[in-house]
Amino acid sequence: MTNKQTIAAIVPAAGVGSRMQHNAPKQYIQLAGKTILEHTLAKLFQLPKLSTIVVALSDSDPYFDELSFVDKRIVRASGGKERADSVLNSLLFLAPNPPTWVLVHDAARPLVNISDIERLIDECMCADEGGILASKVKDTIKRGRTHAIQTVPRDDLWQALTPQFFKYDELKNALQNALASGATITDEASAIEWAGKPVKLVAGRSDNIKITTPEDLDLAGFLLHKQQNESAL
Ligand SMILES: Nc1ccn([C@@H]2O[C@H](COP(=O)(O)OP(=O)(O)OP(=O)(O)O)[C@@H](O)[C@H]2O)c(=O)n1
Ligand SMILES: C[C@](O)(CO)[C@H](O)COP(=O)(O)O
Repeated sequence: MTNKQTIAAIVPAAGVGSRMQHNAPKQYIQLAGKTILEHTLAKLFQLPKLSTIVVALSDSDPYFDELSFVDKRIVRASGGKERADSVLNSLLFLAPNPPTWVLVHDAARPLVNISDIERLIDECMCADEGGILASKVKDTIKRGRTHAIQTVPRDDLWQALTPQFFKYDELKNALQNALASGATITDEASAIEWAGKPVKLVAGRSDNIKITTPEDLDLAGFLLHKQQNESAL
C-alpha cells in the first residue's frame, strides 16, 4: 500500500438480532469466552493497515461500554434503522478526515479468516477497484414456493460475505444516492452495483458465516474454539 492510501474499518454492530430470538442483541452473546463482537474486533486488531475501526452501535446500546479494548483505533458511531443506514452514518462520521478505502465487516461474522481479508485488500488495491469476499454456492438452489419451484443455474452464483472493501468517496456517494432513491440495499456491493460500478468477487472461506439464527451458535462456538486452539500453537 503506498503511504498516501489509508484504510478505515466499519463494523456494523447496531442490529437487534431479531432472528436469534435472544434476550440481548446477538453480537453480545458469549462464545468461546468472549462476546461475538469481541471476537470480530480481535480479528480486525490483527490488521495494522487499518487506521481506524468505527463500530456502529445503537445509541441505546448498554453493553458496549462494559467491554474494554487495548486497541485505541476503536471509535463509536451511531447505528441507523437498517444496516445500510448504520454504514452510511459511519461513513459520514469519517467525513472530517476521510480514508482512501473503507473495509466494512459485520460484527456477526467473527469467524473471518485474516488471510482472506488481506487478500481482499491486496487484490482490490492492486486493481484499484472495490470488491467483496464471497463464497461459491455449493448447493442446488431453488426459486419459488411449494409446487412451483425452479432450479436456478448456479455456475455464476456466489454468497456475498464481508468484509466488503471500497473507495470511501465511491461508497459514500453510492450509498447516499441509492438510499435516497428508495433502493433496497442489503450490502455495500448492492449500492455500488446500483451506481453501475464494478465489484470484484474475491473467493473467501465459506465458514465465514454470519451468525443469524440459534442453530448458528453451536457451529460458530466450535469453530471459534478451534481457531483459538490453532492460534495458541
Ligand atoms: N440497523 C442495523 C442492522 C444490522 N446491523 C448490523 O449488521 C450486521 C448484519 O446484520 P444482521 O445479521 O441482519 O443483524 P441483525 O439486523 O441484528 O439481525 P436480524 O435481521 O435478525 O434482526 C450485524 O452485525 C448487525 O449488528 C447494524 O449495524 N445496524
Ligand atoms: C452484508 C451481508 O452480510 C452480506 O451477505 C448481508 O447482506 C447482511 O444481511 P442482513 O439481512 O443484514 O443480515
